Amino acid sequence: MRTIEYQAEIIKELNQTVNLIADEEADKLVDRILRSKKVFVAGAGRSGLMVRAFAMRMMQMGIEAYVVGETVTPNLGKDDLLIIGSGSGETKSLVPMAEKAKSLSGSVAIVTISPESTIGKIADIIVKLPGSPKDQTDSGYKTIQPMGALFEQTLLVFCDAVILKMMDSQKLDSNTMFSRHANLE
Ligand SMILES: O=P(O)(O)OC[C@H]1O[C@](O)(CO)[C@@H](O)[C@@H]1O
Repeated sequence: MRTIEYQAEIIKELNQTVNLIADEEADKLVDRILRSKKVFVAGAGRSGLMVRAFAMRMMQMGIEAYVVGETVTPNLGKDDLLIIGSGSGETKSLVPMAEKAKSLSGSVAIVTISPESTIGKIADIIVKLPGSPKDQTDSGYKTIQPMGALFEQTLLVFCDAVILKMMDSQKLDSNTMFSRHANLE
């Protein structure tokens, strides 16, 4: 297959995910983000890269958003939200993080393929995305892509959709957000 045919196949796979995401779950996440004082994101590997991109856009909206583990990331408190992006919901470094956020009376949201996972059971808000986890052995979901790639792409597109929804409700546009874009780069 040619490279662009693979690209077309990826877009087809992504297109099929759209109708498999529950709008009510997305709305709960939007509502909780907008009611939170601080919003933290966490994820491992490529899943982590996607939620980092989400944190950047939230910051540009004026939301106090942080990436867990960064040098200047502050403490999580009771009015705060931790959003975890994890296909499996079982990634070892993320489970104690979710437990700690709960023990500090914060809220936990997970965007995942596996609501019944360990982190899914801890979370207050679950958004289930379709896709195949990084270990595809027992996955019923068909994708030509390796490991969690389809989930990771869906996560990025879903997060961008959440941003658009929040921009709409906060009456923000690209120009107002651009004023918060990094200018020391
Ligand atoms: O999304 P999960 O299940 O937490 O897994 C994250 C891991 O999967 C990968 O994204 C690979 O598919 C890795 O980069 C990372 O280590």
